[in-house]
Amino acid sequence: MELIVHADAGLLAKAAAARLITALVDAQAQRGEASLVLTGGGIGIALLRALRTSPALDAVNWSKVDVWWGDERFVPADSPDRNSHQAREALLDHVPVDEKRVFEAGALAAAGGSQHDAGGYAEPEQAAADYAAALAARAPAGAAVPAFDVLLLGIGPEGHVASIFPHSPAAAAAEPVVAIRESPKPPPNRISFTFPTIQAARQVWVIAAGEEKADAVATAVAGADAWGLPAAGAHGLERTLWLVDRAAASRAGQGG
Ligand SMILES: O=C(O)[C@H](O)[C@@H](O)[C@H](O)[C@H](O)COP(=O)(O)O
Repeated sequence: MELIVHADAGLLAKAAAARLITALVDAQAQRGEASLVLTGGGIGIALLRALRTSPALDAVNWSKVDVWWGDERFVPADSPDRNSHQAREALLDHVPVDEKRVFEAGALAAAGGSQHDAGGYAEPEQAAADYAAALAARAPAGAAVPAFDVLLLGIGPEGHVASIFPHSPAAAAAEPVVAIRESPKPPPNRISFTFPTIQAARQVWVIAAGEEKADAVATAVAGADAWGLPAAGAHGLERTLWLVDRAAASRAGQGG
């Protein structure tokens, strides 16, 4: 685990964007393609916006990047609350991604159901099962999920990552993707990767800005139990980075 502290949220977003470009370029140099898992949340979307204006943006072959989401809000496809909607607006609509490689989790079918809802789901459990099937279809032989190159995670003030909330069944789940109901953070219904899926990534980067994240950051980097503090279970096969601003880092190293 490496803790990397930037002066403020703006610089954090820019530095993480630069780092992400390098990681994707490296992955494509080695394997010809890359896979990236996005997060929602303020700083996660700020990172994508910073990426979009980065001078080295075109160093990445965007048509050879698989894009996934570590969690998604189970709301209608056109809802601005969807993490994927926000990511498209911030970045994906502005780079030449291959839509066949952009894997959104299923959306809630709009009330009444109509021809506009093609592909919408009535229940988050169905959307979660289909997302798991999409992961399996892109996984190497014998694995349930791909070996993502970089998996990004935001963190909540109480230590949630993706939509794995403290002391919730998702924190102990063995299946790759779960449906969340009654999430403490709105909206209540969500779809989330679980720890086995997160931990299959080569690199996991937790990104956090703001003083309200300082306790969770301090406790997680000191090594906590992931059941009570899901962020402590965020680690990658090769590298785990905590990319934070000074405010979020302000209590780290003070005994958690
Ligand atoms: O769907 C979501 O709400 C996010 O994916 C969530 O996990 C987020 O990343 C954290 O809650 C941090 O969010 P902020 O950066 O907005 O505090």
